[in-house]
Amino acid sequence: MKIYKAYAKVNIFLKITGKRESYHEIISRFMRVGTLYDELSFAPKTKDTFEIIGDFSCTIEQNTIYKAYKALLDATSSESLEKLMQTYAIKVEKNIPAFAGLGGGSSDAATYLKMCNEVLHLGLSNNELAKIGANVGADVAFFVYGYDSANVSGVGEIVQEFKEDILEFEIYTPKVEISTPIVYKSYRENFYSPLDGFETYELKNKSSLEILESMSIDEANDLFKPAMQEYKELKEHYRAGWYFSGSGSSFFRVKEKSLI
Ligand SMILES: C[C@@](CO)(OP(=O)(O)O)[C@H](O)COP(=O)(O)OP(=O)(O)OC[C@H]1O[C@@H](n2ccc(N)nc2=O)[C@H](O)[C@@H]1O
Ligand SMILES: Nc1ncnc2c1ncn2[C@@H]1O[C@H](COP(=O)(O)OP(=O)(O)O)[C@@H](O)[C@H]1O
Repeated sequence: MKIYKAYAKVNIFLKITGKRESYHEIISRFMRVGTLYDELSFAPKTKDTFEIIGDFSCTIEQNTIYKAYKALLDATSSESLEKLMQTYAIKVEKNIPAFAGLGGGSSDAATYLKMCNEVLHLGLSNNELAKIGANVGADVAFFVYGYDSANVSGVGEIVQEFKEDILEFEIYTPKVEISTPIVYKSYRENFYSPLDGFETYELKNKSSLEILESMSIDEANDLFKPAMQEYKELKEHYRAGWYFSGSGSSFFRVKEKSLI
């Protein structure tokens, strides 16, 4: 069976620009990590219910793949989709660590939507798939479009491709289970200081390499300080010259060879 790759991402920078109800509006450069991906495929079923074969700590109902299935069914009422999932399980070779700020759950959801769109010939555009996936996770839209690098704004639904050289990363994910809502809440209560329009414009136009060479870890990511405040053990894992992805817990830096 065909294998579909669900890539990880890092946030080169992530700045808050305002609030939207219980969410935060952001401007962030997302870069796909070409060397780190989950592998998804359709596989023979071993039981009658919706089945995901893979190493997950969450229940089926909490799994982003199941949520994406529900969202796609809601949007299309497709009988062939129901039939497909009565016939096949989804097999996931999970390589992207969870609770890592690498977008693994969102990437799996986006890849699942694209797989179903392809095999069932649903004819949905990327814009339509991104809308369907928006309630599953804020990062789903980025993964639906499949860009190597993009400026992502709104609460994650606005994705604009950014053409630049792709970087290779070293990633270090400490075993600290970070909750995204807790980090955003701490930001809102203790660090809220939204970026203005001019600064946003400047950041959107700089290459990722320029950004990483000119900003410190806390300048580049507004969620770093709140994450450190809420999860004190992170301090033991921080090393100079590394950056922080999303709400954590992963640190990353550019591999020497992509700088040549
Ligand atoms: C921080 C980022 C940056 O890429 O990613 P991760 O670090 O999780 O990978 C995203 O903004 C996270 O995306 P995701 O993890 O999908 O968030 P969701 O499940 O949709 O939201 C979980 C909760 O986080 C808060 N949230 C999320 C996104 C956002 N722009 N503002 C928020 O305040 C909300 O309280 C929301 O209920
Ligand atoms: N397909 C999935 N892959 C990974 N985690 C998932 C998935 N579906 C649901 N989860 C749950 O989502 C949370 C972590 O999400 P994940 O996307 O891996 O982290 P992050 O948002 O930090 O990148 C955990 O509670 C995990 O159990």
